[in-house]
Amino acid sequence: MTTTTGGITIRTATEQDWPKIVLLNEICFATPQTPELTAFWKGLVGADRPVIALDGAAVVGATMDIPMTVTVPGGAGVAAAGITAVTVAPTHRRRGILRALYTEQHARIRRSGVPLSILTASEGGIYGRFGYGPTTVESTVGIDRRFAALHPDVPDPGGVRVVRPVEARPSITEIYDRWQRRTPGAQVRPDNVWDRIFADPESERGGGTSLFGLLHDDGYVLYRCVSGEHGTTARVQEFRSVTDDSHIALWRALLGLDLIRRIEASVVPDDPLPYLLTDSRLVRTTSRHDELWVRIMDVPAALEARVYRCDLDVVMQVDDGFLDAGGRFALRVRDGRAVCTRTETDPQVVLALDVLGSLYLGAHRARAFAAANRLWAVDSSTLDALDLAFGSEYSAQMGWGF
Ligand SMILES: CC(=O)SCCNC(=O)CCNC(=O)[C@H](O)C(C)(C)COP(=O)(O)OP(=O)(O)OC[C@H]1O[C@@H](n2cnc3c(N)ncnc32)[C@H](O)[C@@H]1OP(=O)(O)O
Repeated sequence: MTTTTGGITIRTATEQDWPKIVLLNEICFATPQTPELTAFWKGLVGADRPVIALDGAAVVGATMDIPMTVTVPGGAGVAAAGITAVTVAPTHRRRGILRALYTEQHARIRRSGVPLSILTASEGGIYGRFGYGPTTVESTVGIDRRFAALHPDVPDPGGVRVVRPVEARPSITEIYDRWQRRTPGAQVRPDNVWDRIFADPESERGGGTSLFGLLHDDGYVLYRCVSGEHGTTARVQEFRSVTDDSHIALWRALLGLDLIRRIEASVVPDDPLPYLLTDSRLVRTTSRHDELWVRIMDVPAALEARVYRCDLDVVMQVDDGFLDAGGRFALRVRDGRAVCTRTETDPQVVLALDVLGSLYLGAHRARAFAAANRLWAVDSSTLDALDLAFGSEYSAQMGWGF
C-alpha cells in the first residue's frame, strides 16, 4: 500500500526502514534506544507492520499497532489493536501527517475485524477527533510511611514473602493472569513483555535500584527504591491483588519498610487504601490521569462483548467523524447480555463515538457527559438507566505497566 498526499508518501514499513523509525522515536520521545529495546519493539510490533510517512527518502512520521486482548466488564477478552509509538518529525508537524497515517492504519485495523482500538495518550487533546475516549483512570499517591498507622479494625492476614521477582516469575505471571481476567481495561501480557520486566535493564530503572518483590498467594508487588535529599522512596511499579486479604497483607508489608520514608504507588478510584489507615489523609494524591483510551471499531460487536448490570432498551445514535463506524443502534439487554442491531428508529440517546468509548468500560458516567452537552438523552430516566447498566464492578485499572 502506498498513497501520496501533499508530497508525503504513506506506506507500510520494511525491515530496512527501522533505523530511521528508531531515530524518529528517539527524537520525538527524547529517549535513546538501546539495540535490545529496538529488538523488543520489533518483536512486539512485527518489522513490516508500522505505517510510515516519507518526504523523499526521509522517514518523517510513523505509527504502529500491536495485537492485544483487553478485558471488558464481565471478564471477556476482546481483541484490540494497541496503537503505539506515534511520531511525526518536528520539521513536519501540523500539516496533516498524523491524520494521513491514522487514516491508513485505521483502514487496516477495520479490515482486520477487531472490535476495539486502544492507546495511552501523550497529550489529551489529540485523540478525541479520531473517536478515542479516555476510559480507565488512575491516581498516583504518596504516603509518608513514618506516620502511617493501620486502622485497628484492619486484620493481619500475613502470608507475604520477600522474593526476587525473576525467581518468582511463575507465581507472579499466574496472579497477573487472574487479575487481568477480572479487571476491565487490563490486557493479556505476552511473554516478551514479561521477559523485559524480569530482565529489569539498568537503562530503564530511572536511577532506582533493581526491582524488589513481595509475594502473596493472591497478589504481588514489584517496587524499586530511589534515594533523594529527603530520604528513600519505594516506588511501586506494579501492585496486583485479587483478594481483600492480599491487598491488606501487601500494604502491611510495604508500610513495614522501616528505613523507607515514602511509598509511591498508582491506585484506582475505588482503591480501599485510604481506609486501611487511621489517618486517610496520609494517602496524598499527587496526580490523577487517564490511562487507557478506547476507540470502538465495531459498535455491535463491542457492545455485545461486555455484560451489563441491569436490563436496558435504548436506541443510540453514535456519530463517528473519522471513520464510518457510527449509525443508529438498538441496544437490548436481558440478564446482563446484550443484543445490538442497526435500526432506523428515532434515537433516545445521541453521542459521539469517543463518548461511547469513555462509557464502555464503566468508569465514566453518561449523566456527566450530558451535563457537559456531550451526550443528549430524551429524558433523565434514560441517563439513569444507561449509568446503571454500563457501570462495572471494578471501575478502572492500569495498562501494561511499562
Ligand atoms: C498513542 C501514542 O503513541 S501517544 C504519542 C504521540 N506522539 C507524541 O506525542 C510525540 C510528539 N508529537 C508528535 O510526534 C506530533 O506532534 C503528533 C503525532 C502528536 C501530531 O502529528 P501532526 O502530524 O502534527 O498532526 P496532524 O497535523 O495530522 O494533526 C491532526 C489533528 O490533530 C490536531 N493536533 C495535532 N497535535 C495536537 C496536539 N498536540 N494537541 C491538540 N491537537 C493536536 C491537529 O490540530 C489536527 O486537527 P484537525 O485534523 O481536526 O484539524
